[in-house]
Amino acid sequence: MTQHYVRSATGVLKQVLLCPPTHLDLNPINKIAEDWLDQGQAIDLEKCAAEHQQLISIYESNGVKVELLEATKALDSQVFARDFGFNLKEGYVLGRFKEKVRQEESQKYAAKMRELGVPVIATCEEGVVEGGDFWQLDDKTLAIGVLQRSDEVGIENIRAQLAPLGYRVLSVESKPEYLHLDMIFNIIGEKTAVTYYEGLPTAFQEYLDNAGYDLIKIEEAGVFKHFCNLQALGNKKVISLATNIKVNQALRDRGFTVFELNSTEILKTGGGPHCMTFPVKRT
Ligand SMILES: NC(=[NH2+])NCCC[C@H](N)C(=O)O
Repeated sequence: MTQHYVRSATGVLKQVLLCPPTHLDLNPINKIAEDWLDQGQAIDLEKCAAEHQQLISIYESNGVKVELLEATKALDSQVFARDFGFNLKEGYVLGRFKEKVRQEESQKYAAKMRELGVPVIATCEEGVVEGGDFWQLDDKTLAIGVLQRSDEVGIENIRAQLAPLGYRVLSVESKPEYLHLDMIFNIIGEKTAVTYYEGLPTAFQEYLDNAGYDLIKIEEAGVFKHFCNLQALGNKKVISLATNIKVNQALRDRGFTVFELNSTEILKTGGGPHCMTFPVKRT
């Protein structure tokens, strides 16, 4: 039987790769972290560790196997496991980080993926592509955001490598200050997404409307509070921030079970639960 890794954005999540926030630090490489640094903030690593532990507990209590990458000292954004690439049913795509401070993460995560036995099916060799920009829209349609971290050269490079497998890759352009596509758009269930709709380009808005998506819309200020940065567990279960009150209610109204993560400290560095999670297996 052929082994399948991640078949869709919304199937049942079975296994994830995370990295503890042991060496997390504020680094002015995104707007959120810059704003906190401007206010003279520092990071409380004990709080970060507790928040990450809660994330692990939510996964484990939902039957999701958690794999941990050991944190490397010089890598202050490594907790955001999402960003080194993305996983498909055939294996994973190794992206290419834009920021120099994150580039060494690639080899650490690639080594862990080898250990987990997940094959690499494409590697970004020119331009840049980060996993936070990636979404699988359907069996053969993928989207990659062009905001601050991925560019058209990188997307074209990946597009050419995935075409033989039958995938088409859409580019979704938005403002660099939103950082990654997963900060303004997040698929949380079958044809259901949370989004800052006005931040999406018209062509992608039309794509979602024509495909019949039920969209839970947030305001622009919510982007920087990680209100779009949820993590779907499958079966109408989702991890969201405890502070994401309106979205959580909208989800419950639609029959979703919401697991609330009490995170505020890790968020200061610019990422939420979706950014912290690399799906290894999803049915
Ligand atoms: N998928 C995401 N949105 N990741 C957020 C990454 C945040 C990280 N500090 C960076 O700027 O690179």
